[in-house]
Amino acid sequence: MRVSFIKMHGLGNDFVVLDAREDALPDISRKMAARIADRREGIGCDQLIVLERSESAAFLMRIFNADGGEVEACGNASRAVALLHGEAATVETAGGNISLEPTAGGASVDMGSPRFDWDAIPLAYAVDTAAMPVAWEPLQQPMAVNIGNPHAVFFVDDADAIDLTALGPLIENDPLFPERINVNVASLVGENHLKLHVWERGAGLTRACGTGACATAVAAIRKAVAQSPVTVTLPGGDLTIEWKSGGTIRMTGPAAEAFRGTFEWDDYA
Ligand SMILES: N[C@H](CCC[C@H](N)C(=O)O)C(=O)O
Repeated sequence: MRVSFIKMHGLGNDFVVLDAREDALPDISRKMAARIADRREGIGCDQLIVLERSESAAFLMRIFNADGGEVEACGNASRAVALLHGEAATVETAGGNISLEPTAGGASVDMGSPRFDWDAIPLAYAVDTAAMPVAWEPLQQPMAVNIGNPHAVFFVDDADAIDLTALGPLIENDPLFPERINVNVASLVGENHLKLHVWERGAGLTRACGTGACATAVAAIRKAVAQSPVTVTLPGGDLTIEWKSGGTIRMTGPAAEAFRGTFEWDDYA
């Protein structure tokens, strides 16, 4: 069976998008998602995104990391899907409903409300999620935030100086995080302006992480080192994050379609 896909990205965080809203596809195994995402023998992407019919929203957006794991949220992909869909819509995800609004060259997405309780992150035991008493030197005292998916946010003097390739997998897979975790390392580089590098759960270092930018901006506002709206500069470019305590998070930024293609389903199943 030949299947069409759309290759898209948000600030270089890239996706293979399968639009199964009209014609349903057979279910996708973890192994198949990883094979599609493989940059050497597959099509190659950070996340595989599958759009399906939904009973409770305009459609369902399923998110598979490059390791094949299905997860709850993907900010950059939400903007790419908004661009593809072409009109405002409420979309179901495993992390809750989000609201998409296409803009010129990208989208603005309401990502819902952040959660801070230790068991909502989730963590393996109760700690103060505003400043967790843990360290992976030189990183220490992260804030934990759930944006539909789990994030640890570390603030340092110079985010560029941290060896995230070495530290990322250690933190991602630490037993403190029963569902693993996305690892964010940020520096304040100007008024309400953060620089951010992200080691993504199930995908590793990416050019950008939308939910990571949301988690980091929320953490900076909670720590009163920044005020909304916050500009987050990632290796792939800038996102604008708006949030006030008690409210939902709005993320605005670019998205783009790269190319379209087809593949033989059975080659990856
Ligand atoms: N690696 C993330 C999913 C993708 C998040 C990222 N690509 C984004 O734009 O938010 C996780 O396992 O929760």
